[in-house]
Amino acid sequence: MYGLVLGGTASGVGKTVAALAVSRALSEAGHDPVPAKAGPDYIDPSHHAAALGRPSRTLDTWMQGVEGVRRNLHRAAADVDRAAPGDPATDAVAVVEGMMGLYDGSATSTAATAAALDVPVVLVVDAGAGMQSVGATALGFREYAAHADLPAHVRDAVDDPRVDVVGVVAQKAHTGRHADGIREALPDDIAWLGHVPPADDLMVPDRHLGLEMGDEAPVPEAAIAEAAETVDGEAAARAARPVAPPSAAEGSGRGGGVAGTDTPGGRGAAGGTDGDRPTVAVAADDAFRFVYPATRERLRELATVEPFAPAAGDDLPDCDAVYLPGGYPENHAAALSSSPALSTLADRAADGLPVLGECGGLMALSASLTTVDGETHRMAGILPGGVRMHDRYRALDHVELRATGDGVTAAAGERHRGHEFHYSSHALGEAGDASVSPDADARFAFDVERGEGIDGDRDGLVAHRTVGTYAHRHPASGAFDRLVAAADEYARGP
Ligand SMILES: NC(=O)CC[C@H](N)C(=O)O
Repeated sequence: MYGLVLGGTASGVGKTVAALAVSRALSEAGHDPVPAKAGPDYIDPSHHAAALGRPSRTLDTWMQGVEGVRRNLHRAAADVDRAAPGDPATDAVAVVEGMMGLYDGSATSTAATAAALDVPVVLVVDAGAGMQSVGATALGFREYAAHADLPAHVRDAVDDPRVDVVGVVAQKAHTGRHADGIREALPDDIAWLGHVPPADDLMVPDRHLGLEMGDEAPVPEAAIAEAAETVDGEAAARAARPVAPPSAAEGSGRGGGVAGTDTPGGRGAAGGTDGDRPTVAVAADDAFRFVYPATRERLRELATVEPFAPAAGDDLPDCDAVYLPGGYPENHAAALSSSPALSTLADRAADGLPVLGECGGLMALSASLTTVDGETHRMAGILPGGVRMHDRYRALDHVELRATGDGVTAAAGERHRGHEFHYSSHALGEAGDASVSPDADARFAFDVERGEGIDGDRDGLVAHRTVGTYAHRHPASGAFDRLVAAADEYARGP
């Protein structure tokens, strides 16, 4: 597989739209684009998936390691038809959208992702108010590579880590004199991949936490096609380089069992025939949306996955464990409050059903949710405490947790990595929570080594076999293997 990274000069320069336009231009030129996103984000990949009709891989070197991101991306080879793997004319081309500006980030960065994959960077520049200076910007970003401090986990794992800025996409440049002027002023060795003219249809609406999701507010098909008309798919294919293979060298990925996933070695959590596999119910609706493709894959490898839509009124299906991902429960608080799924879940949880809720999922498992307009809604009430929405971020960063041994998704002493991003806060003794006073001794599954967690020091409230974290853990942590192992144990009974 070939690949390139689209790195921004900053956040908000239009990388998502550039990624869609470059991918479309590659398709038009007869290539097979594979979408991916650097960093821990769930939202931008949902736009890639909506536009390209295939999952967009989340590549975070800090959460997955260099080997993990390589494996994850190479696994995507199974999603595409390739006429001749290894031939630059016909092989798939990964288009990896960066996060923030190219060099920004403390745990990892877009530059680190490019170095980990050994692919070049195409700079996305907001050219709305510039011309020759776009070339100067690209040159500056290229020169800075020599000064960039790549994270140690990348430097240690990559032989010759390099960040190569090889080309430019000019965002918000008008067709004609403006775009031509930018192209003519570029230094010879910075390739012109084209420009995206400003267009209202390309403005994806946003709300707290980022853009609206790709399946709620997809970029209109016609707008993507139009944006791609001024992007050169052949130039993009020429800029791409082969993606560094995972050292476990098992090629196209699927069918290799655990070695083919982007997760660590499995523990045979739920071996045996299909009939033996436990069932994991996964909430999937407008309230619960934040799931990595790698998590879906891992769960499907180990268990039977049963999706359900609590905010749409579904009851909890028959299952041996439940996963409530993050999302926007605050936008569906009334529906969730009267959802049969939450009351069934409360009964089953008390009976020992293993349940994992992450962020939005934690909110739904708590006693109450108070929205920004001050309305309090009852939630499942499995975990103590209530959640309150605010009008700005309460946490936004990578997290590292050390397991206390309580809760079913980690063994004592294990370190799990993930990220957190939310506007809500959780407090014991919040509205509707009669059971626990602020100083009651609640149980926690994790001490927080990096990040905020639930109270700054701890994450993962525990009751029965239910765990609720603010952290979203990547499956590379092993969290989902553990959840399935707990499901297996539950299915077998006492
Ligand atoms: N990451 C999430 O699941 C976010 C949950 C919720 N929307 C909040 O902002 O707090």
